[in-house]
Amino acid sequence: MSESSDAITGASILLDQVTKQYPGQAKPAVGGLTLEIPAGSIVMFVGPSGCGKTTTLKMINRLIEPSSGKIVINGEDVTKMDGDTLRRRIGYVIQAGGLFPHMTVAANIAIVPKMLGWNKEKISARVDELLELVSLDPAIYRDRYPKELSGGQQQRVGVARALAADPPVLLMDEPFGAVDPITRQRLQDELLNIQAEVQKTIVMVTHDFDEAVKLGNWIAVFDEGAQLVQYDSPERILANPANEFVENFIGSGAGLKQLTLTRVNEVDLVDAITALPGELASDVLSRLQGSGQQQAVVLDSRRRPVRRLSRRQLSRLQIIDDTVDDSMPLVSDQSTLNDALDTMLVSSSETAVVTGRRDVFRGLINVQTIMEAISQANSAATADSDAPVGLNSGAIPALAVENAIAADSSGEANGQAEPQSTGESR
Ligand SMILES: Nc1ncnc2c1ncn2[C@@H]1O[C@H](COP(=O)(O)OP(=O)(O)OP(=O)(O)O)[C@@H](O)[C@H]1O
Repeated sequence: MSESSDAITGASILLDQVTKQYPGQAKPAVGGLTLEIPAGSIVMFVGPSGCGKTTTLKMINRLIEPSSGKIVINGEDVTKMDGDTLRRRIGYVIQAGGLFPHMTVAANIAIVPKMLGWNKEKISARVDELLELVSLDPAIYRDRYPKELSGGQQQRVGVARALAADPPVLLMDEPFGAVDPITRQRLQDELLNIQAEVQKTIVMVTHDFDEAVKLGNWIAVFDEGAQLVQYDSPERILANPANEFVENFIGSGAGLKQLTLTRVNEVDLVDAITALPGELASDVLSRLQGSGQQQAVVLDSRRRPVRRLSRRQLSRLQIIDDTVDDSMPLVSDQSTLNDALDTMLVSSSETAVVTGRRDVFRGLINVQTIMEAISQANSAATADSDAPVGLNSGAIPALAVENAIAADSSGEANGQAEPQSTGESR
């Protein structure tokens, strides 16, 4: 077993030709869907309202029973397993956390461990550990009631509760739908940090395509009847939408959405002429003229950028002073290209100054670099031939089942594997 597979505690999931026909409905809500969800990955379900996302999600933990087809988790067919036993092995998070209002935070988190018969000490230690994991101080929050928490805090407790018994699978139904955009962004970042630690298999329903791009290793785009229109990486869906339906769903600015996928430290920065306070402005100006650049970056004694000086400004100065310009466009090398572009737009500047650890100057990023990153992402995504196969063909379920079982029995986690998918629309 490789080192990376040791870290993955998530389980692979396979929906094998799954259908849900609600009584009295003319068409199935989910029609013949085959979907492989690799262990340790985050898979996002998106699609128009009523297309069957929630029905599909709830069939994984059998809150909704499939009319036909199989659910296979880590190679084990769980379609006929006792539903309550199954659900104790699968964490479930809904909008606003779904906490019991008359129970404290600790009691809410302890529900499944209690059902599993853990002793008090183990439960109490686990509650504290989970509160730390979701960035809530146990001393402050364990004895509070849900109404004494903000929406974002309730949602964090909901995630802690779902993770309580360390389930290999986490199902999340629009978990961040009820919070404001800033809290939402913070919760998304936290989920990514938590996932880096716990490496569960996470399946999430969302209405927000940007959320799908940000969080998903894979995105499943559904149409009515849970017909799978495209199942691929965010990069490839953005670069290569399968058809007009997906294009419309992505909405305008697919190129801009790609910018959330890349961080400033992943692109080539432009070197800059730097200057220190006390230097002769004429010396800096001659270096700048030789470089073909427009501005020099003034650093402080710890090499942190403090201002920029144009040729004209330099020509009026004798000595570089230590004036600080608070409005200089600054980005961290951890920022996304989207953040960098925002910073440039807000300051009406075609370049931003990039800092690394301890705010030390790293270089410049300009609009040109960002545009090149978009076209590189496009060609990289297009050139990659390992795309998931079999959209809506219904032709490969046997292969997908074999792969899922083979991967589990050999002990290999397939977090890096391409998901395979087919969906039949009725
Ligand atoms: N209990 C039920 N009985 C009958 N029909 C149902 C039931 N639950 C859902 N449906 C129907 O099945 C279809 C799929 O519903 P589902 O909730 O899975 O869609 P969804 O994609 O999650 O929608 P949304 O994005 O609006 O939450 C819809 O047409 C819905 O009306």
